[in-house]
Amino acid sequence: MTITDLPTASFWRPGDPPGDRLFASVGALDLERGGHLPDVTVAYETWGRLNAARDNAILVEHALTGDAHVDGPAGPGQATAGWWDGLVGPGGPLDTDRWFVVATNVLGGCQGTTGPSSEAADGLPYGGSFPFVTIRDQVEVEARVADLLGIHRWAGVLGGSMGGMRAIEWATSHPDRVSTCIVLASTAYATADQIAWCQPQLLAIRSDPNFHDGDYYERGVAPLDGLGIARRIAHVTYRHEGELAERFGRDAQPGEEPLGHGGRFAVESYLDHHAGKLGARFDANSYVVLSEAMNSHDVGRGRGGVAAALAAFTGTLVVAGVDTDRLYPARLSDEIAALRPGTVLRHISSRYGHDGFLIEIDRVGEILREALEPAGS
Ligand SMILES: CC(=O)SCCNC(=O)CCNC(=O)[C@H](O)C(C)(C)COP(=O)(O)OP(=O)(O)OC[C@H]1O[C@@H](n2cnc3c(N)ncnc32)[C@H](O)[C@@H]1OP(=O)(O)O
Ligand SMILES: N[C@@H](CCO)C(=O)O
Repeated sequence: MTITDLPTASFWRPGDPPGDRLFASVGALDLERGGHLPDVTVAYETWGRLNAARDNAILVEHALTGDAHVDGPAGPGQATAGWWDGLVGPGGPLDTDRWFVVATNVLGGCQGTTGPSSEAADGLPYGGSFPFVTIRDQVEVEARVADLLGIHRWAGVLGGSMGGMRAIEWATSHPDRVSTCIVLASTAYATADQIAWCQPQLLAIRSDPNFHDGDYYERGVAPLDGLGIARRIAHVTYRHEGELAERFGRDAQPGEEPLGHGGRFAVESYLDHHAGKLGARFDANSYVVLSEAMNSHDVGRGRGGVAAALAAFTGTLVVAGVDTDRLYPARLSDEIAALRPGTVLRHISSRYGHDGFLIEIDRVGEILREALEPAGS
C-alpha cells in the first residue's frame, strides 16, 4: 500500500488537476458481499499535523454526495468551498492547532476514490460491473488508509447521514481504534422508510434510456434525467415541509404560470436547480452504488443486533438528531442512546430538516467541541 500525489480515479473531470487532494493506494479488496476490487485508491485531504504520539487524529466522514473537501476555499478542480466550511481550522471546532483532521472520499464514490467511473483491469471504466459495496467495505478501506498514515486509534470519527453510518460502523467493527464517535442525523441501520425512498430514486436512474445498465461512459451521454429525478425525490426528503411552505408557499416561479402547461411553481424550479447542480458534479453510477451501500447498513447485521454490536465499543459515543429530520428522524438517535448505555444524546434544532446537519454549523460545532474536549484535554 502506498500514498501518492497522483490521482488514479476521477469523474467528469479527468483532465482536472488534483488540487490539494492526496491519494492512497490501499491494494486489493475482497468485498463483504463477494465482489473483488484488484486495486483501490482513496482520495483524501488533511488539515493540521499528526503529533508524535499519533493520537490527535480525527476522521471526518462525508454524506452521500459530499467529498473529502470538508473545509477551505474551492481549489483547482473543485466546484465549491468545503461542505462544512468553518468547522476545520485554527481555533475552530475541529481545531487544527490541536487536531490532525483527515477526510476520505468514500469507496464507490466519484470524487477521486475508486468507484464505478474508475478504470478496471481492462482499461475501461467499471460502469455497471462495479461490485456491490457495503458500509462495512467502505470502513475497511478507511482502516487501511489509517494504517498507511500510522494512525492506530482515532481521537474522533464523526459524520452525518451516510457519514454517520460509517462513523458508527467504525465504532462497531474497530472498537479499539476509536476514542470518540460522533453520529449526526444518522442511524444504526437503514430503516424501511429510508430504503423505500431510495427505491424510486434508483428506478429513475436505471430507467433512464442513457443508463445502459451503467455502461454509459464510453457513449458520452450520462443518464442525467434519471439522476436529476433521483435528486429531486431525495432533496424533498432532506428538507422540512414547514421550510418549503415558508420559503415557497404556492408562489409561481417568476415569469412562469404554473396553472397551465409548462409553467412551474417556485418550489419546482428549486428542485430543478438542485437536480441540475448534482448532475454537474456527481456520477449516476456512484449514486446507485452508494445508495445501495446505505441500504446495506445495519451495525447489528450478523452480530446479534444493534445493542450487542455496540457493546464492544468502550469509547465515547455521541449521537445527535435534527428535530425536523423526516428521513433520519431524531427517534433513531434516541434509539441508539437507548440501546447503548452511556451514549451522549444531543439535538440539533433546525427549520431545514435532514440537511440541518450541513447547515446548522454553529450547533454542529458546539456538539463537536463538547464531544472532543474530554478526549483531547
Ligand atoms: C466539490 C463540491 O461540490 S462539494 C459539495 C458537497 N456537497 C455536499 O456534500 C452537500 C450537498 N449540498 C446540499 O445538500 C445542499 O446544497 C445544501 C445542504 C448545502 C444546501 O443548503 P442551503 O444553503 O439551504 O441551500 P438551498 O437548498 O436553499 O439551495 C440554494 C440554491 O437554490 C437556488 N434556488 C432557490 N430558490 C430557487 C428557485 N425558486 N428556483 C431555482 N433555484 C432556486 C438558490 O439560488 C441557490 O442556488 P446555488 O446553490 O446554486 O447558489
Ligand atoms: N444533502 C446531503 C444529504 C445526504 O445526507 C448530500 O447531498 O450529501
